[in-house]
Amino acid sequence: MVRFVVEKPQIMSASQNIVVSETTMSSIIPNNNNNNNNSSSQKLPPCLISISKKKLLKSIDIINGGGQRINAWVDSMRASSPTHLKSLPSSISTQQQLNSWIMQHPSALEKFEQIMEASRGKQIVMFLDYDGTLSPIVDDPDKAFMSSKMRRTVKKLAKCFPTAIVTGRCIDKVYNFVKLAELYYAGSHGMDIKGPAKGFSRHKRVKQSLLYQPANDYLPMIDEVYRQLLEKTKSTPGAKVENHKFCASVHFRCVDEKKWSELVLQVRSVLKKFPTLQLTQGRKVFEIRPMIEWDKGKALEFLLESLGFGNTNNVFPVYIGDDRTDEDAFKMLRDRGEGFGILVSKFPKDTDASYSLQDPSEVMDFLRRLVEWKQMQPRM
Ligand SMILES: O=P(O)(O)OC[C@H]1O[C@H](O[C@H]2O[C@H](CO)[C@@H](O)[C@H](O)[C@H]2O)[C@H](O)[C@@H](O)[C@@H]1O
Repeated sequence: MVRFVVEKPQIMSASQNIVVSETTMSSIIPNNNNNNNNSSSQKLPPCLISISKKKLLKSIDIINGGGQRINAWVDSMRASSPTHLKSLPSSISTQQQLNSWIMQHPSALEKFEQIMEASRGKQIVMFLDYDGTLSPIVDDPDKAFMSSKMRRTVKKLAKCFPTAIVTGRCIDKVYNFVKLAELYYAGSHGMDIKGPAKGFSRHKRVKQSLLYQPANDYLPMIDEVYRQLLEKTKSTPGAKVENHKFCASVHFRCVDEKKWSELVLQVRSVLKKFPTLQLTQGRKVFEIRPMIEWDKGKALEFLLESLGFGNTNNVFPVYIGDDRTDEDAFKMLRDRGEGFGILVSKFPKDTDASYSLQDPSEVMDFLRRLVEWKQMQPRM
């Protein structure tokens, strides 16, 4: 996953922090030991270096102005949701390379039997991303509806296997689209985890009213950054800011490419004031979230533990997702050596997923086959 930590200038090594002598400046670049300090009167711990205001301003100029860095951002924005093979960097645009990528990440539909064989004797647990996985990508995030057929399929799936939606959206928004009370939900990139609604849980091992919110302290900060981002980007036509409770998004899918660098500057100028937030990039969207050790991979692990599969090797988790933030979950599965990830993409992408599906309609076919397969299994 491409991860930009905007407030740390590249000229520094990752382990260094800058402490400056003005409060306003120290809020721009974090001192992780004490983010709100007025450091002029403080003795610096040995791991910190001090820097003159002049030097600091130069660093900030590099972050802000450096045309090259802005160009790198714009390139990365362009690559964040390719629509044609030819829009990919030339190094991966040839048919030959596409073929070789498919060899490495074969279609989960074509390899269905092989996958089922690997799951033999284990409990399958399903993890599904929402946008681009259960619903097609559309220009307006408020209109990313999932089809009734897909909803029926997911409903049947949840009767067969414990099933969770893992999404960058907040739970309320994704629930308005999915409308299935029997599912587990991990919203805000996994920072808001809820079990099935009361009376809908099929899994006796999970304690009732499962709820986990590791970024609770950030609620007021997210509200504030959302408000400032809304205000700052309102001059950029097409920009859309969303509040997802524990994180926020700034969409640029409908922003004219000529305005992208302007949008980058606007977003960064707001984020400089929030050193404990980080910026990652999804499909034509900037995602702003707390800088905590938590992501979709951690959420997957937490849910497996809550389901009673923490210390067992008889579980077979399957995670289906299309975006960069889903890579944390793919990697988690690789590291655990359990189950596998399926990347939803028509284009070759660097991924830790083992298999691929082209689009949400293929995802639906795969889920249907899983349901049919389960219904054919002898009852234990
Ligand atoms: O983790 P996800 O469920 O994939 O959520 C990630 C982002 O999804 C939404 O944006 C994406 O879908 C939109 C509707 O199709 C599309 O317009 C946008 O370009 C995509 O990035 C959601 O609106 C974002 O807030 C999430 O961060």
